[in-house]
Amino acid sequence: MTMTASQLAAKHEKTVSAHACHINLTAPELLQQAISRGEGELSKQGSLVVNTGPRTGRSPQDRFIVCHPGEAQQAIDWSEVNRPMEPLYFDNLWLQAEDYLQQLPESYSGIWRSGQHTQHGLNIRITTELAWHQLLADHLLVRPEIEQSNWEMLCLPGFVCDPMRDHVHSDAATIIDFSGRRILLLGMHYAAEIKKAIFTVQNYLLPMKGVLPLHAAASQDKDGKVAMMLGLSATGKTCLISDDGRDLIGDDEHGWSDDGVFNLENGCYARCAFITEEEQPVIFDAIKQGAILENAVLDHHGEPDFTNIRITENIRATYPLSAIRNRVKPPVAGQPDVLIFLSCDCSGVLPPVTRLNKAQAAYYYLSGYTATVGDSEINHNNGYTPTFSSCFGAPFFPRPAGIYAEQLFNKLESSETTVYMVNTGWKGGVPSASHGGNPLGKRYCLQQTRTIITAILSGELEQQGFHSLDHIDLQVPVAIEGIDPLDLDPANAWPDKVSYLRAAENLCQEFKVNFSRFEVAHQIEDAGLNMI
Ligand SMILES: Nc1ncnc2c1ncn2[C@@H]1O[C@H](COP(=O)(O)OP(=O)(O)OP(=O)(O)O)[C@@H](O)[C@H]1O
Ligand SMILES: O=C([O-])CC(=O)C(=O)O
Ligand SMILES: [Mn+2]
Repeated sequence: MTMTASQLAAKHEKTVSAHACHINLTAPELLQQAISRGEGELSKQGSLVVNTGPRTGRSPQDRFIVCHPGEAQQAIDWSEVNRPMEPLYFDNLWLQAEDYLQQLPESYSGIWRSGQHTQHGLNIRITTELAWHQLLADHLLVRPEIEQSNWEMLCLPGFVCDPMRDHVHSDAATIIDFSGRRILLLGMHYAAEIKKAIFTVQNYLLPMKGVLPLHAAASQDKDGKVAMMLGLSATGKTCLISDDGRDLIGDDEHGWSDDGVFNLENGCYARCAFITEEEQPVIFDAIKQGAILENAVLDHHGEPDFTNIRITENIRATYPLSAIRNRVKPPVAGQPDVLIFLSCDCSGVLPPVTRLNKAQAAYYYLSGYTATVGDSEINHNNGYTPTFSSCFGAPFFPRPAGIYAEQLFNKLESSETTVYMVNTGWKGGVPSASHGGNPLGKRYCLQQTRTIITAILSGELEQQGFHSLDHIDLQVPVAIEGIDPLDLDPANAWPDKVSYLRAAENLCQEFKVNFSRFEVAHQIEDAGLNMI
């Protein structure tokens, strides 16, 4: 049986003598510790299977940013996902957390680096209650040559917050103090909280160094051409970038500097519900000895059963980049040639692929239209909820979205980068009858999306050329080999054009309402989604 942090703490309560902090253990040592402490169990292939308790996705509503009076006030886009916390409350919690840590029999600590760029890295000391969280840091981050850090993270999943006492919203909280350079994770087992908290810090710091951080995957072809895919959770970054014909740079977080693209991490964090070797061989092969499997269920042979979503559909595998055969070493590359925005459209309105000019790119990036899918955030059901998540990652971008969009626009202005938007969501209607009485549609199948991506990356699309649709002002390719030309116009997939046009009008209206909160140049506003 695998145990959560509080069960482990209860087990050790009577035996506490002195606290031992294990520093800089190797990955095999951490794996061994996790097993011997009962934090998880080994699958037949030697992956560590752990259970994250009731939180099997991120908890954006429990995320706070310390608000120092007078400081950084305008720098933060205070919102539902960037909630202010008073410094006094944070200091109190930090002290309590340190006390809690000292009461534990053991903890794990190491210095890790986010950012595979010589000048834009961030060194952070991460101290964890659980050995597997430290192992996760080992998979996802770099061991720096110089063991110095000016950031600190305490990750204590067994600590139970008291909303009255601690001025938080529940029994758990993620709190980031940009000025004090500290991150506190309390009551959180689900590991994306660790990686996304560090990403948030980089997203705060990098724009001030002229580096645009992107919630994106990246890869390079054999000629050195670089592609990036931007998208909110579960829109397809990890599975579409994992392609044996290209060299992987990274699957989730990158910086775009004047020198080019660099990974902020050193490993991948892949969804694996329903994954098969035939459909996703690269990810499947990477889940081997030492990988961490969150909330997977083992069958009676000890093999992970990825069809078993008894715990959650958000089953995750964490593995280092070194588990991937074809990759760029180190994960750094030149300027991106192509950006692909992945939008999981559950209105069935957007074409499978469209080419965006620079102003449109800024518009769609700011809008971040897609769906919240599955349960990568708690309190979401397993369904699909349309959402506008600016920068394709609103919960991780603490500054006002315009800061990032302006940088993107400037980078596009001064580069040859081409931008496309690919719909990895629905065609011909909506995912379920509950979506406003529209007909039921079908999700674009992975194979079809892969064919489109391949055509973009090979340059086929540019050669074929584009034409305008006659209903919404987007440009679609004239032809793509392997795709029925009728499929390139989304209206054709609907039972009748009238219901398509009604859905399209609704979507245009939703874009307008959402966009009214941004103040941008007319050129960008005018590039929005409109009926013709
Ligand atoms: N047409 C499609 N394109 C992409 N993914 C699809 C498609 N149809 C179904 N899927 C499924 O959607 C999921 C996409 O998940 P993936 O892990 O690639 O997303 P992600 O963008 O990397 O998310 P996260 O940021 O949470 O890691 C996969 O489970 C994939 O099988
Ligand atoms: O945060 C998560 O749960 C996983 C992830 O990578 C994302 O959502 O973008
Ligand atoms: Mn991913």
